[in-house]
Amino acid sequence: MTPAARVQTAIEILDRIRAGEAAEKALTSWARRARFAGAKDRAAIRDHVFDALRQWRSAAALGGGENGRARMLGLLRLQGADVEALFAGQGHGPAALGDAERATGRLPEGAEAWDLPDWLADRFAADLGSGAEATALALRTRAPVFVRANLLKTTRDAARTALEEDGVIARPHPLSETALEVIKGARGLTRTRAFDQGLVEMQDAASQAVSDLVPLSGAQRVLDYCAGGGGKTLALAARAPSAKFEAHDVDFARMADLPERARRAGAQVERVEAPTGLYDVVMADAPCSGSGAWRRAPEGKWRLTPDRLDALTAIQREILDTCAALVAPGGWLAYATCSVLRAENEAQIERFLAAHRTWKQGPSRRFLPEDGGDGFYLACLQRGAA
Ligand SMILES: C[S@@+](CC[C@H](N)C(=O)[O-])C[C@H]1O[C@@H](n2cnc3c(N)ncnc32)[C@H](O)[C@@H]1O
Repeated sequence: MTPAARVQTAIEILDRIRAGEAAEKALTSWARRARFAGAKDRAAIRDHVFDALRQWRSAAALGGGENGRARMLGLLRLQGADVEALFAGQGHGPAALGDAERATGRLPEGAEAWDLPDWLADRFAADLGSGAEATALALRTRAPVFVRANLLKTTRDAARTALEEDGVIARPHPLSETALEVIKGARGLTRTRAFDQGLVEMQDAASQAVSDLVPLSGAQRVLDYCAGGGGKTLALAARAPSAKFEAHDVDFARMADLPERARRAGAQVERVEAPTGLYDVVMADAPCSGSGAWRRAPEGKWRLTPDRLDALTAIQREILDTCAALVAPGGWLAYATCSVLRAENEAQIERFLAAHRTWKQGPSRRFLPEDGGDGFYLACLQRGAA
């Protein structure tokens, strides 16, 4: 496909997304019909679509309209591309630009320039103060690719060398002693020996840093209560090989890949439908708005509503209270979200501590996307000894 044909395809996919279709579904259904498209075409179109979703409002302002064509025009202007060459009416590319389109478009202002809905821009300003703009702007960019060196099997340096043998270049990242940022060859990562043999796992650097802070020393029984695909479970298991790890999720099917991932990583993890007894450490990586990870999943910015956020905070409260009852005296509850919003983070912990007077707050930290990894929040809470 020519660069212009890729742009036209992105325009059509953006129109489907605008009509309500999920981005992944719109991309997959196009890819199924487009047998002629090669891997590079698919990757380039995906990049256009996700860039446009990250910069949805500013692209519309600069392109002078709300539809896919205007947004791609605005996005390409933002990126400094040669729009006359791409919108030239050639082959399968977009129709040639008209004079009105050439004249249209303006610089985005306020919440448009932050690429957030108005209500969320207000929340960012209230919750993040003078840092709000930097966080909003960081969320408009592509996320780096990170892996975690699996200390059960290797060191960070050896993992880096193994990746390099297969053409994947990575460098240490300061957020965690296990984090490697992939700077070349990311698309081939899962075909490397390092991945196949479990020397590395895909995991965001801040997610690794969160796992590093969970107090595990002396822990015998550890429960990951919201395990999902098991990213946190495996990172914790690599730090405490002698502890017994159990993984739970309200949706058991979400843990479908966990046994295979654990086998590759050389970790022992048991999946449990219903946690029983008391644990030394309970990790609650709660469902959240995902606002810290909107570089990876930018649709979330536009789909989140105040009502949905309220529903999420209610679920988080319930999870915190359920998990508290599973922690042994003197043990820890590690509450995490990949959100930067106060309602899901600090406000939850303030409420919890007010309601659970014998608990104390231990290691806690907020990570922001401008630190390099996703935005995350962690609060470790210790139950009073019996
Ligand atoms: C942020 S994701 C977990 C990501 C995972 N820990 C990782 O690091 O890969 C949150 C998970 O919580 C699960 N969940 C949602 N509500 C829950 C509940 N009430 N109890 C337990 N798990 C829940 C979801 O199914 C989802 O898999």
